[in-house]
Amino acid sequence: MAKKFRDDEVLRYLETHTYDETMVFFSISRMTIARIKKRNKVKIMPEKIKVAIVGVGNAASSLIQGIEYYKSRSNNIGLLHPTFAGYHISDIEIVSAFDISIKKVGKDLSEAINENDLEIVAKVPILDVKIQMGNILDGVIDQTRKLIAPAEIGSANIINELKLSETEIVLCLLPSGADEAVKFYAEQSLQAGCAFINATPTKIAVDKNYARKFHDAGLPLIGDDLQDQFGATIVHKRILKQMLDQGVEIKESYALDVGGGAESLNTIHRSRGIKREIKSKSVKSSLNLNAPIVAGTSDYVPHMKNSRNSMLWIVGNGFLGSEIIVDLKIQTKDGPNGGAILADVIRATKIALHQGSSGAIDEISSYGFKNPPKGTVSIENAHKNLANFVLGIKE
Ligand SMILES: O=P([O-])([O-])O[C@@H]1[C@@H](O)[C@H](O)[C@@H](O)[C@H](O)[C@@H]1O
Repeated sequence: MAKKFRDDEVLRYLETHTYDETMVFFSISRMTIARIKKRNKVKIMPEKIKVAIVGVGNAASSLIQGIEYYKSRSNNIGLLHPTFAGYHISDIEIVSAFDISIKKVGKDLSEAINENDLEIVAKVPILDVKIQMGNILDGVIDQTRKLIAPAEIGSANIINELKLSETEIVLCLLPSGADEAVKFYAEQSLQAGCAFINATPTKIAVDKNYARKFHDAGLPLIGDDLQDQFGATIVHKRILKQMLDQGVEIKESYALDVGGGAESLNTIHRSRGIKREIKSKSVKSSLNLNAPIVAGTSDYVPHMKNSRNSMLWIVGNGFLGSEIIVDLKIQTKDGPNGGAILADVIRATKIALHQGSSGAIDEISSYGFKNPPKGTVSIENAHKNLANFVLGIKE
C-alpha cells in the first residue's frame, strides 16, 4: 500500500532530491508531485533537463555545440526562444548517448561529434559522457556502410544506462528509415521511464498503440519527423500563406531537396515515399489547400555533405488571372537547421513532465514536427497551442 505523506514532507524532500528519487521514495507519480507543487503555489524552478541522444550525427552535433555556444547569454542569434518556459538552452544537459559507429562508440561525446561532416563552430569541453554501443538493428543500410561502419561489440544495456544517467528525455535522432531501431528505442525509453522525442519519420507519436503505452506509463511522447527551423517545409508554408493572404490563387507547387550526408542517403534509399507523403501533407493541411502540391527529396549528392538545397516552385493566379511564378532556392545546413527547434521541443517536453502530461502531446508535436498525432495545423495555431500548453491554459 502507498505510504501516507504530507505535502510539506514531499516538498522538503524535493529540495535535496531529484524528481525520480522523490517519486520512488513516496511511491508517487510525476503528476502527483506537480499537483502538490501547484497546490502549494511552489514556483517550478529551472533545473537541468537530462537528455539521452540516440544517433550522434549532424543534428546531435548541432544541439551539443548549441548548448555550449549559447552559454554566454548575450548571444541569441539563431535561436527561436533564448529562454523558453523558464529554461535556457544551456539548461539542457546531455547525460547519455548511443551510436553504432566504430568511429564514435567509446569516445566522449565532445570528441565523437568531430566524426561527423558538420563543421565545429563551438568548442565543446569534455562532457564525461561516453558514447555507448547501441543496438544495430536496421540502423545501417548497405549503401551507408561506407559512411557508417558499426563497432564490433555488443549493445550496451540501454535501459540500465538510461536509469543510471537519470535520463528524463530520450531524443531519437536516428537516420530516416531505421524503423526497427526507432521502435526499439521507443520501447527502451518506455521501460526506463523516460519521455520520448522522435525526430524521424517512423510512425511513433501518430501510432495509437505507442500513444496509449506512453499514456499508461505516465510519460510524454513527441513527434514525428522534425520540421526544420528554416527548411523547405516551413518556408513553403509561409510563402503559400503570404500568396493566399494577398488574394493569389494557388494553382500548383513543388518543393524538392537535394543534399549530402547519411540523412539524405537514407531518405533516398529507405524513406523517400514516407518523407514525400509527410512533407506534402504537412504543407497542404497547414493551409487547407486542394491544389496539387508535391514536397519531397529528389537526390543525394555525396560531396554536398551536410548542405541541402531546396528548390521551391509555385504557380498562382493574381488579378485578371495573371500568372505569378515563384522560383526559389534555399541553401541550408541540415544539422544546424534542426537545432533551435530541438532546443524548444526539449524544453517544452520538460514542462510536460513537470505537468504530469502523458501520451502523445499534440501541442508540442504540431509546433516542431511535420507529422503530429492530430494532423498539421496552421503555423499560427501551432504556436498558440504550444504557448497555451506551456502556460497550462486549456481552451
Ligand atoms: O523540415 P524540412 O526542412 O522540410 O525537412 C527536413 C528534411 O529535409 C531533412 O532531411 C531532415 O534531416 C530534417 O529533420 C527535416 O525533416
